Amino acid sequence: MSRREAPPGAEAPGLDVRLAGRRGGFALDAAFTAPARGVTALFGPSGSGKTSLLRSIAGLVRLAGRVVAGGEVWQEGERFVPPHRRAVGYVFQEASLFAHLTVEANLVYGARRTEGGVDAGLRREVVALLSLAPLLSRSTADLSGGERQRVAIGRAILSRPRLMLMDEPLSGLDHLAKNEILPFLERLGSSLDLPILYVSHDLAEIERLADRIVVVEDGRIRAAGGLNAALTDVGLGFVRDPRAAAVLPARVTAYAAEDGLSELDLCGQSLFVEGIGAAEIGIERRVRIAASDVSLARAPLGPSTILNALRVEIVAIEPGTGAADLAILLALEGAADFTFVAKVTRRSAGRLELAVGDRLFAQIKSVSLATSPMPRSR
Ligand SMILES: Nc1ncnc2c1ncn2[C@@H]1O[C@H](COP(=O)(O)OP(=O)(O)OP(=O)(O)O)[C@@H](O)[C@H]1O
Repeated sequence: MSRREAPPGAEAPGLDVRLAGRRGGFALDAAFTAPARGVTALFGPSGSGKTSLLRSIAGLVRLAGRVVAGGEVWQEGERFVPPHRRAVGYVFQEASLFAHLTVEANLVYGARRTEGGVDAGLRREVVALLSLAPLLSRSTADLSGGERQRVAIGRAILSRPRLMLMDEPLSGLDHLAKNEILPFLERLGSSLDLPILYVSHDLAEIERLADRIVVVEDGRIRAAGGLNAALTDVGLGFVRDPRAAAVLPARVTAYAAEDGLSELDLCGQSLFVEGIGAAEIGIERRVRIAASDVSLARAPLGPSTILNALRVEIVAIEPGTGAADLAILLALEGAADFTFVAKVTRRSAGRLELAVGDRLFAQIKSVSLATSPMPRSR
């Protein structure tokens, strides 16, 4: 398989897709790129073509176009590398493990068939990354749903793919199992040196895992780019969702052991958050700010239990979810790219006579802020 060199000064995308064709009555016409590492979410309504797109990238469905992954041309013009020759780690909704083999044998199954066999160092890393050591000698028959998915993900990584395709890997799991496996998926995004395409219906999952998003609608790409730019793009409509949120990068600058609060630098302003230890000082994390947890004030905080008051400017005022609320799009003072949303009632907005361009204080309770590790594609 041919390797392509990136032009000088430009980092080649980890995945370059341009595919078009029909599946029965359904037309797909999609072009997007994903960076060489990090999680790119494919998001869209049921039936919009996300799975068809993944299957076409893997070569399981043949559409016309071009697919280049990790520098290898898998499809272009007449060239079509068959699916078994594409180094894809594919993780499905349901982990299909071999029932007659142990976890260990399942893990190395795919790797045995690759050139060079099982990479012992990578095997150790995967076992540590996914905390699989206690499971290795177990039969797969009595694993929980979350454990099965961890084994399936480990097996996919051990096959040394150039690309991971994950098709709603959490959708078959209950709430508890989802929460158990999400931290492992967060680590994947920051540990693996390959693009991960992650299909999900669940925006909350995407907010924790992805740093880029491709919005699929009716077989076409509606938008593609950075996660927060999409979440706060008023044209895409996420800001009107009742659970609207923004995800911004912030660096941990201090940790107070006496009360367990960490201080983060959010583009020059301080944010206090719980749940991050001293070990993370100096490290960048992503902070999720839910629109319903943000209130607005004209003046700096007086005596209040709220610790965070960010200086912001109103960028747009949009209709909210219902008749009584508005979505106020805000940018951090001096940082037009650092946008987030406040959901307020029309009554409050009227009382404060809010207007685009106003400079205000956005108040956010520390206990409502959640942070997660930063993927490495930035
Ligand atoms: N083999 C096929 N023949 C004909 N139509 C197909 C075929 N496979 C998929 N489709 C149609 O293509 C459309 C997109 O399906 P696809 O499974 O890719 O959507 P999706 O976005 O992944 O949906 P979901 O989120 O529900 O899994 C659907 O209308 C589906 O019925």
